Amino acid sequence: AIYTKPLQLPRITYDYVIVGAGNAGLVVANRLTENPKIQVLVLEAGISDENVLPVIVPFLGPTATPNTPFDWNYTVTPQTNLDNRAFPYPRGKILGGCSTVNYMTHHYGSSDDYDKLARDTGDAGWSWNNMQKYIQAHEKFVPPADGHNTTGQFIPEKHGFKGVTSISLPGNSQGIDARVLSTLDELKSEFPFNPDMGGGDILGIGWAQSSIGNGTRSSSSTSYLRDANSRPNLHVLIHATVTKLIPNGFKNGRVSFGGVMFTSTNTAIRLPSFVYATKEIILSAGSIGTPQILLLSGIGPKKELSAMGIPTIIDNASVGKNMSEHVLVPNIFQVTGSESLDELLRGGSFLDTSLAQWTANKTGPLSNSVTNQLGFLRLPQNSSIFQTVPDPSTGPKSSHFEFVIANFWLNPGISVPATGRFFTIVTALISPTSRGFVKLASTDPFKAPIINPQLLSTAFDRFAIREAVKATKRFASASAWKDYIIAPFGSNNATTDDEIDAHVRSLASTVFHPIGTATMTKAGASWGVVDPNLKLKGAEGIRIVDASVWPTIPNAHTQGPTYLVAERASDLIKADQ
Ligand SMILES: Cc1cc2nc3c(=O)[nH]c(=O)nc-3n(C[C@H](O)[C@H](O)[C@H](O)COP(=O)(O)OP(=O)(O)OC[C@H]3O[C@@H](n4cnc5c(N)ncnc54)[C@H](O)[C@@H]3O)c2cc1C
Repeated sequence: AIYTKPLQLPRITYDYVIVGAGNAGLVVANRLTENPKIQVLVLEAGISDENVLPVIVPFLGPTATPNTPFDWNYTVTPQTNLDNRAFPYPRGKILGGCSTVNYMTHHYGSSDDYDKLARDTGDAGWSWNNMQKYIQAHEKFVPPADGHNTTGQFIPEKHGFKGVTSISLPGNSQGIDARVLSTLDELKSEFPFNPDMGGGDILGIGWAQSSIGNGTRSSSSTSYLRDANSRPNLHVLIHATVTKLIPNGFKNGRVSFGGVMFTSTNTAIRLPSFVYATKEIILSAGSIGTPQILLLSGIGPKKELSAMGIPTIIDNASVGKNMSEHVLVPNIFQVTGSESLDELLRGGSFLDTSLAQWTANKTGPLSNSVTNQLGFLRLPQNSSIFQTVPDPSTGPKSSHFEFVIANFWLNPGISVPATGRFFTIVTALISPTSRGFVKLASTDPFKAPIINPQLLSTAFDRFAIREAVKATKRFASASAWKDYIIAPFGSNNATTDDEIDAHVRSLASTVFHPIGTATMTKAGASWGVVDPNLKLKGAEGIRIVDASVWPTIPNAHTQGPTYLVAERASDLIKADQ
C-alpha cells in the first residue's frame, strides 16, 4: 500500500527498510516482497506519480524537469571548463525517481562494462555472462505504439518478453528516419548500422529502444511497484525525507545500523520519526541522495565531516567522490519543410491535436520518446590523444561518444526559438576521465548538497567531445541531408578546433547520468564505499543499491544498468536471508 502520512504506517519495525522509491529501490521492494513473510517499508521523499501528465505522456518527458514539483531542482556548481556556467541538475522526486522523469532511452551498456565491473570487483557475478539473465527478468518487450512491423529493427533473441518493465521501439515514425538509414548506408565505414544495441553490442547507430508500453511511460513505479502494490507485506510512505541512519551497536567488530530517521513533509509540524529494520537497511536514494544521507549519518571523509561538526562514525574517504557523468552537447541545424516536431515544443494547435490523439488512443508524436535513432561510436585507433592517454573505454566493444538524433530543437535548458525548424544531433561523451564529487553544503538535510561533476576537466574529455562534434558534421554532410539541412544553427557553424571548443564550452551540460559516488570495489580494496555484495564497507546492516555503486560509467543511458544492478542486488539480499 502507499501511505501519505507516518501515522498510517502499520508498524515501526520491518525486515527491510528501503530508502528511496526510485529506479532501483522499487525493484528491490518488488523482489523482496515476493516472499509474503518478509515485511518491507519504502521511504520516499517525493510525491505520487498518479495523474501527473508530463511523466506519463512520453514526448512530454523533457518537460518533467527542471524546476518542477517532482524534481529535486539541484544546480551544479559553476563548471570551470564550461565558461563557468552553473546549470540545473534534475533528479526525480516522485515515485519511480528518475525512471519517472527521464527521457526513457533504454538499454544496458556494452558487455565490456559488466566484464570490467567483474574484474574490478573480483566478482564474476557482475560479468555480462551472468548479468544477461536479469534482462529476461526485467524486460517486457512490447509492440511499438503505432504497431508497425519491427522486423530488422531489433534482434528478438536479445530480449525478454515476460519481465516487468515495458520496452518498445519508436512508436511514431519520422520523416528523418529514412535519411538516417540512408546516411548509415552511404557512410557505413564510419557510421555502421547496429541491428540491436539492447543486448551488450552497442557500437554503431540503430533504432532506439525506450521504456514505453502502449504509448505510455513505463517506470519502476508503473511496473515494479504497480505489480507488487497489492501485496500486504509491501508498505510505501511518500513525502518522507530520510535524514539519518541510526547505529544500534556493534556486530562482527563493525558498527551496526538498524534505524532510519525521517521527516514527513506532509504533516503540520515537521518532527523526526523513526523506523527500524531487523535485517537490513537498503539505501537507494540515487547518486546524489545516497552520499548525502551517508555524510549526514557520519559516514564519509573524517576531515569533511569534522569541518561540518558531524561526528564521524565510519571514516571513509571515498563517499561522494569518483562522480562520473556523460557530457552532452546539442549540435543544432536549421532545416526546411514541415517534418520537424518543433511545433510541439511551441505549444500551438499541433500540440492540441497531438494531445487529443494521444488521449484517444495513445498514438501519434506524443507516444514517442525524443529520439528514434541513436548510436555509440569509437575514436579512430590512431587518434593523436592515444599517444599520451591510455584508451579509457571499458573495452574494444565500448564507445567513446554517442549520437542521439532528434527531429527538433533538443537543447536541454534553452527554449526553442519562436520561429524556425530544427534538427539536432546530440553528442555525448561516453568514456569520460574527469571525476567530480558530491559533498554537504550544510548539516540541514533539507539543503541541497554541493554537486560538482568537474565536467571536461581532462585533456582526453575535451579531445573526445571535440571529435564527436566533428563527426556530426561528417554525418550531416551525407547526401540524404542535402535537401533538408539549410545550415548549422548558431555556434554549430564552428569549423576550427578553437571554435568547436568554444561551441562545446558554451552549450555543454550533461545527460543526467551521475554514477560512482558510492563506488563498489573489491572487499579488501584501499578505496570504495561498498563491497561486491553492495554492503557498506566497515558497517553491518546497510546495503547500497542504486546507480551510485558503478565505479565506471556504463556505455548506456543509466536506467538500464541500474535496473540490472537492482535485480542482482535483490538476489544477493535474498541469498543472505
Ligand atoms: C532528466 C533526466 C533524463 C534522463 N534520461 C534518461 C534516459 O533517457 N534513459 C536512461 O536510461 N536514463 C536516463 N536518465 C538517468 C536515469 O534515469 C538514472 O540514472 C536512474 O534512473 C537512477 O536510478 P537510481 O535508482 O540510482 O536513482 P533515482 O531513480 O533517482 O532514485 C532515488 C530515489 O530516492 C529518493 N530520495 C533521495 N533522497 C532521499 C531522501 N533523503 N529520503 C527519501 N527519499 C530520497 C528520490 O526522490 C528518488 O525517488 C535521466 C535522468 C534525468 C534526471
